[in-house]
Amino acid sequence: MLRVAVPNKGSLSESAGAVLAEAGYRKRSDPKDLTVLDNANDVEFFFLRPKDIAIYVGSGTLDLGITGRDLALDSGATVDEQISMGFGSSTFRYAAPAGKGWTVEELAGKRIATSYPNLVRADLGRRGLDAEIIRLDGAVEISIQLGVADAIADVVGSGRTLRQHGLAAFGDSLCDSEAVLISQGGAERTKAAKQFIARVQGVVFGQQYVMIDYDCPRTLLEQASALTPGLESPTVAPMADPAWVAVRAMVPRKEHQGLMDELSELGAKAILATDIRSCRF
Ligand SMILES: Nc1ncnc2c1ncn2[C@@H]1O[C@H](COP(=O)(O)OP(=O)(O)OP(=O)(O)O)[C@@H](O)[C@H]1O
Ligand SMILES: O=P(O)(O)OC[C@H]1O[C@H](OP(=O)(O)OP(=O)(O)O)[C@H](O)[C@@H]1O
Ligand SMILES: [Mg+2]
Repeated sequence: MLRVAVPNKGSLSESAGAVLAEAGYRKRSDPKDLTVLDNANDVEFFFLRPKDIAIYVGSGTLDLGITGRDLALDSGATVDEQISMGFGSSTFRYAAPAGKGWTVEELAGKRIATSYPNLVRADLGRRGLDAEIIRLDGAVEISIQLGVADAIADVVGSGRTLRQHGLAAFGDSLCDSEAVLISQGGAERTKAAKQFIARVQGVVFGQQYVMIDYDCPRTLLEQASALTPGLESPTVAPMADPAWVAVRAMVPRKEHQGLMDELSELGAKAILATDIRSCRF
């Protein structure tokens, strides 16, 4: 039976659960459950703290896991990323009271509060800087005003928490993160793992695209196809009226409204966009 780790709470938990449910796996009936046995799919799910997941997967105790790239990096576990899951996007930044124009070099000899001590230590090491790391479990942004740190290193999503506490990020991102499906580093993928990865990939990929259908005058087919090339090439089917063809192609979700405008301007009719719930390639 395949053993898979899923975040039990925090920012990644809900989206991870939604992707797995869409991929056909059994849902948790109670948010406090720590395991779910999905006999129909021969998978056992373990609901763990996202911070611990890379440790279990890296040691081979569990076969696969969903966690954040930043957390996996900080854990020091050796894991391979199988899929970028398209949610939980964040950067990991140094920050300090706004208005002073800090540089990373000025962190030397200072106190830096963080929940990701290994990620910060590695970055300081690469830069040849020595600083005191204050390890906190969360709510790191408050630590400067409470007097325990001079600067912080933390996850930035929208940037709202930094602004609320009068802080400004400085220096490059230490890690551009998102939710990832990981396996043990260098481990051979079993048939069961490959199937699980394909199902999850199918849902994640489906979410990033929409299917566009439209009716197109034959004379405009070349121009229309250039707008909607699809993955291989668009599907073109004859219509009862020989002057027209029906065209179908996958397009990136982010671009689909603009493409629909362009197709309409070109002369296409009955332009439809539909969600793709899952796919295989
Ligand atoms: N505001 C955010 N926007 C985007 N991603 C975020 C945000 N906060 C956290 N993350 C990402 O979510 C992952 C796990 O963080 P999360 O905060 O859920 O864990 P945690 O701090 O251990 O749990 P909790 O906050 O419940 O104590 C990390 O990969 C992080 O980059
Ligand atoms: O840039 P923003 O969109 O404001 O998000 C960033 C905040 O979100 C996370 O905190 P979380 O809610 O996980 O609380 P925690 O600090 O207790 O982990 C992260 O640690 C930041 O504090
Ligand atoms: Mg958190």
